[in-house]
Amino acid sequence: MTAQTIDGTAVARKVREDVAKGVEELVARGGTAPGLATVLIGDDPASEVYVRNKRKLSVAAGMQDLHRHLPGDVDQATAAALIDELAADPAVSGILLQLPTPKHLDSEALLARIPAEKDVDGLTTVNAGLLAQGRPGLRPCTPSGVMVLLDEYDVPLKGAEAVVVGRSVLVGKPMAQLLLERHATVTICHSRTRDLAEVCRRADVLVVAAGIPGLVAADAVKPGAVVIDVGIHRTDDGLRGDVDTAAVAEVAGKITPVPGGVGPMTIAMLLANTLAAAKAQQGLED
Ligand SMILES: Nc1nc(=O)c2c([nH]1)NC[C@@H]1CN(c3ccc(C(=O)N[C@@H](CCC(=O)O)C(=O)O)cc3)C=[N+]21
Repeated sequence: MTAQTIDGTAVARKVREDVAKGVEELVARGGTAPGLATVLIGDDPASEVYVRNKRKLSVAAGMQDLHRHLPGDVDQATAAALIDELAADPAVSGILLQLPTPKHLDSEALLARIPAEKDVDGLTTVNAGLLAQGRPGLRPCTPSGVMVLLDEYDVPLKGAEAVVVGRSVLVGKPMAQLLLERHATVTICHSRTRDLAEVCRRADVLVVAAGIPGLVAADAVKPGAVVIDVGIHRTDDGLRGDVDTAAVAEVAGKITPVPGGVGPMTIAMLLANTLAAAKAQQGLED
């Protein structure tokens, strides 16, 4: 028996089509097309690829591309001044500071300058706090995308055992909070968890966001479980995730591939957040 593949590419396309319709509606109602300011500092090749995709897909959804690029040796004050300029610019609906930033910069201090209502990555303390309290706000793109995939594939969450491997601010922590909001019983584990495979085997829904290639093997998966692989690693034989996909697919009920799983959803949810931010700023929420 082999698991059903969760097609993130197809679901992301559908989300982007809905966003494009939403942009058209916003403009038809007298609003302004959302503007997305991606901020790239330096020239890391992987970051350049991601940012190029975000820009291309935002334009395809009818948004304004307000991309800014700073040299890798820029000082903190200059980077901060750019964020402040974007924060004050009414054409900018959303600001995305591509991470990681060069080591000499304090990325947390830069993120802190992004107004919560333009924080389309959901990474500011205000938006993290709103999520922690279960209140509405802009939510991190990758975990939101995972929730859309789970819903799209009718994965029951109420009362289900969910295990999240990883506790990052970007994915693990908000993922656990989103699953809790949907009444799953959530366990968070990580690289220091004693007998990780044993904890993972409890999961009806297993979300792996540890950043360790091939961390989750077949012995960590309950037969029929839904396995979501958030990891993405460039290896000599192409992209792979945190899950040993071929082996786990023999045990799981449903599984996301890498590539073509969670990755495309991250960008789709960024566009959804940018539209929501623009509507809120323009007072044109539905
Ligand atoms: N402020 C910030 N926000 C982010 O959301 C953010 C970031 N910084 N820094 C880097 C990570 C990584 N990330 C991905 C986005 C799309 C794919 C994606 O589309 N992946 C494709 C493959 C694309 C490829 O070929 O690399 C897929 O999995 O099918 C992957 C990873 C967003 N990140």
